[in-house]
Amino acid sequence: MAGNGLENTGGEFSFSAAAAREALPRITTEKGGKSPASRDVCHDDTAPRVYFQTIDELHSLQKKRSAPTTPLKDGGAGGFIGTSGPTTPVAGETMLQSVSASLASLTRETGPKLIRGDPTSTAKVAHVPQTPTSLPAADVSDSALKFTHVLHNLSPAELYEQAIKYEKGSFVTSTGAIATLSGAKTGRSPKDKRVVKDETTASELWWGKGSPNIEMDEQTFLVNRERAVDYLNSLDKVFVNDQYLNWDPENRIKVRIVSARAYHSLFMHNMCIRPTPEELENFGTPDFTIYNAGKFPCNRFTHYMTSSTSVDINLGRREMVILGTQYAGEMKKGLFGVMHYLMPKRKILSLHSGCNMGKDGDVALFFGLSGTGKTTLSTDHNRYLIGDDEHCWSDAGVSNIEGGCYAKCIDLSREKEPDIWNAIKFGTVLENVVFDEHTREVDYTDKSVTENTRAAYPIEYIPNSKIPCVGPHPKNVILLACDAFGVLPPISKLNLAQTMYHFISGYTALVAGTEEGVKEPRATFSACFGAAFIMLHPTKYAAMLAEKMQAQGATAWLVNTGWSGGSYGAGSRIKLAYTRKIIDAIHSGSLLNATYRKTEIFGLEIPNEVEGVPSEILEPMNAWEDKEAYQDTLLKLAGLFRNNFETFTSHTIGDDGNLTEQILAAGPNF
Ligand SMILES: Nc1ncnc2c1ncn2[C@@H]1O[C@H](COP(=O)(O)OP(=O)(O)O)[C@@H](O)[C@H]1O
Ligand SMILES: C=C(OP(=O)(O)O)C(=O)O
Ligand SMILES: [Ca+2]
Ligand SMILES: [Mn+2]
Repeated sequence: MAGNGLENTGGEFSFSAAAAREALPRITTEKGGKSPASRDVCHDDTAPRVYFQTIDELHSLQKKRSAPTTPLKDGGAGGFIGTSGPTTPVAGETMLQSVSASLASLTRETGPKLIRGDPTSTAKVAHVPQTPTSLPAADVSDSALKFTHVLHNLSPAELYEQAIKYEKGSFVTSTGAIATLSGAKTGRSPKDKRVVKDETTASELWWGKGSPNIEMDEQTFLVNRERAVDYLNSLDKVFVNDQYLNWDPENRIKVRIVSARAYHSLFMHNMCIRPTPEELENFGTPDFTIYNAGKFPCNRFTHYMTSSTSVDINLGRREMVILGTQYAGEMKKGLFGVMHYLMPKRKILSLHSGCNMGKDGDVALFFGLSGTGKTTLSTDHNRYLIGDDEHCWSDAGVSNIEGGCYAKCIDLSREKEPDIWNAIKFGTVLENVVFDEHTREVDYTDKSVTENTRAAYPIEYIPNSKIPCVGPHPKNVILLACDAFGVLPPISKLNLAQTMYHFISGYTALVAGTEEGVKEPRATFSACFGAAFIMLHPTKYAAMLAEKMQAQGATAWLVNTGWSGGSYGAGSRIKLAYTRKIIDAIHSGSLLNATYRKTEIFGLEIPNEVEGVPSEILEPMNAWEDKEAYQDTLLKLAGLFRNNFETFTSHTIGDDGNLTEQILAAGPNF
């Protein structure tokens, strides 16, 4: 041991006394105690240092010891793990026991043996003893004997290091964000989403035609759960995030995310609400747990599986399992689905919307399908951002469900979207972007990996975000549609029945991907502007929205952020600057006082003037050169709306039969 002059003193390496004696005497350039002033005269590096004796000690100085994010509760195994691994925020044994219980599988029964911190750490680490420890001999497998390291609520800096060290494709960009690849899947996989149908959910949830809830049975869920948990347990280390959803303190939900990648852990760190050290210490048992084994496929021979990807929600067990996709948005939107189940039970409406608030406390909601402008338009330099994507509307007002934003980056420009641009800095996860290999400058126009490039950042990265992310009742409800047919007016005012009609329809039409030759816009109807995430029948949410809007006297608007002057190919997308002017006029209240005329077929009220917007574009037909083509396209779209609404005509909305009739009459007339 003494051969190299080093010896192990209980996990710490240091020079032995013998080695020090054999070493050459140090050359000294200073003698005795000199005054600080004289030291300034000729400063040289060989001056004796008092702070460290070894390189290891020097390195140990670089990392200042901080209070652990999770203070030690049980005193037990105590202290930080070794200095060569990340300075893991260490929770007490309670946390490890709780995580061990989360990871319990049939091969282990009691859950894995867990160790805090990174497996590369050289320091001796303590583990939590199992309770109970006596497994029946038949159940003992190698898997039951190994340890798993837990990286619990690491900081962004620690997660950067983990990602860069161990996850291929992780790089720091020129602005300090971390670029990462989500793998083969660069978007959500709604066709692979399954929801467990049990006695309760069979009657409570929306099943069948049009529903996003494709059923799976409890047994199959357990098969997938075991596959995911066994995969996670087979790893040297897992990441565990304990966080919150919903800024309304009375309706906050505790979530735990167990994942295999630092990318997933940092993504959720940014997207969920981050607990304070005190909150983390008292976190206790989570209300809902995600097992993200997305690096590992599901077994296609499993009942109900149609591909190697499976995203499974079990509301009874309060668990979600992810297999075969590493796209991080699955976690965020999976939890959103859970909120769409839990919140209505408490008479709280969950909304797929952005939300912001003016200086006078006027709140606006922005509904819309992906790509219609929720994130872009709710991030408004003149207003406080409450959230960009998921909200709750209770009797007390609105609250954001999340702690971060998830912005599209394709063609992002500093000029048009400065706040989002500036949020892409240290801590931000940049998914699937392309950057210069040397300067690490991101090329936001590059679609080589995917068109769905994304940035996930904590909401406080937007300078005028409102923390806590809550606000009073909404004054304006803005329905966004990106109409690539180019026939919907850029702005129209809706009555309540029209609002419900368009909310239930959930229309947008985007241009199909980047495939060559695809010029025809594709209409999408997604109930409540988020059919992929709702759990109950759309009319349940619609009834709640109608009731709340009536009670609060909110005004609703339909804003087309899509094409004008022709469909995709002939016309052009409405300038973001014009849409912003339209939104400004809604917020300021000036649009309420405008004069309106009614459009044919859709019966929408369009203003004659909006400050800062050329009046010619307000009436869509004016902007089209070929009036006949306009009429044909308008009729075509009206037909698509009518077909889509057929499934809803037999439903009553709320207790008010009157409103239901008005809603049915609020669709296109032709
Ligand atoms: N007139 C417009 N209004 C809103 N967004 C626009 C407009 N023109 C172009 N865009 C672009 O469309 C995209 C809207 O996407 P995003 O705000 O992320 O939608 P969502 O959050 O609803 O999914 C952004 O990339 C934005 O820059
Ligand atoms: C993250 C998503 O939201 P959006 O595209 O609306 O921003 C999504 O739908 O997966
Ligand atoms: Ca969305
Ligand atoms: Mn968005």
